[in-house]
Amino acid sequence: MNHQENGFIKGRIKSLKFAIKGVWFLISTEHSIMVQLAIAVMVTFLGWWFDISTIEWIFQVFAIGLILVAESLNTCIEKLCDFIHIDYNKKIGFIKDIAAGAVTFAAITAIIIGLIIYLPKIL
Ligand SMILES: Nc1ncnc2c1ncn2[C@@H]1O[C@H](COP(=O)(O)OP(=O)(O)OP(=O)(O)O)[C@@H](O)[C@H]1O
Repeated sequence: MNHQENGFIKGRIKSLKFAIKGVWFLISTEHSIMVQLAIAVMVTFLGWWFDISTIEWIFQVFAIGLILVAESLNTCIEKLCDFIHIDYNKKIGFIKDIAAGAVTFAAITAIIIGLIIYLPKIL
């Protein structure tokens, strides 16, 4: 392995460590992420209980991932807004509302997926 390749791998490992630090920060301090993770555990239990198919598992895992990604990015935007402008500001409020709107889109998608999977099994 040459010097350049060695530097590339070290750089990737360092980035991965920062990313894991970010995940730990989110799950240990952010209540919205904790709630979403608790819901993820519950629907995973539901999936096992109702013995859902492989394709249903794929959609369920995708929906959980979508929510967690949207919620994490929303948190990131909120932190950035608070860092830039902690006092009340109409534009900051608007930016935060849009970020929350993105989470709502993800949540609606996840709810529809959940209804498609579980409604026929319950009714
Ligand atoms: N600096 C601000 N200026 C104007 N409006 C704000 C400001 N901060 C928050 N808001 C308004 O309050 C809403 C909630 O913002 P906040 O940052 O408290 O998010 P949150 O969803 O309650 O976050 P969390 O519960 O994850 O801490 C925003 O969507 C926005 O409408």
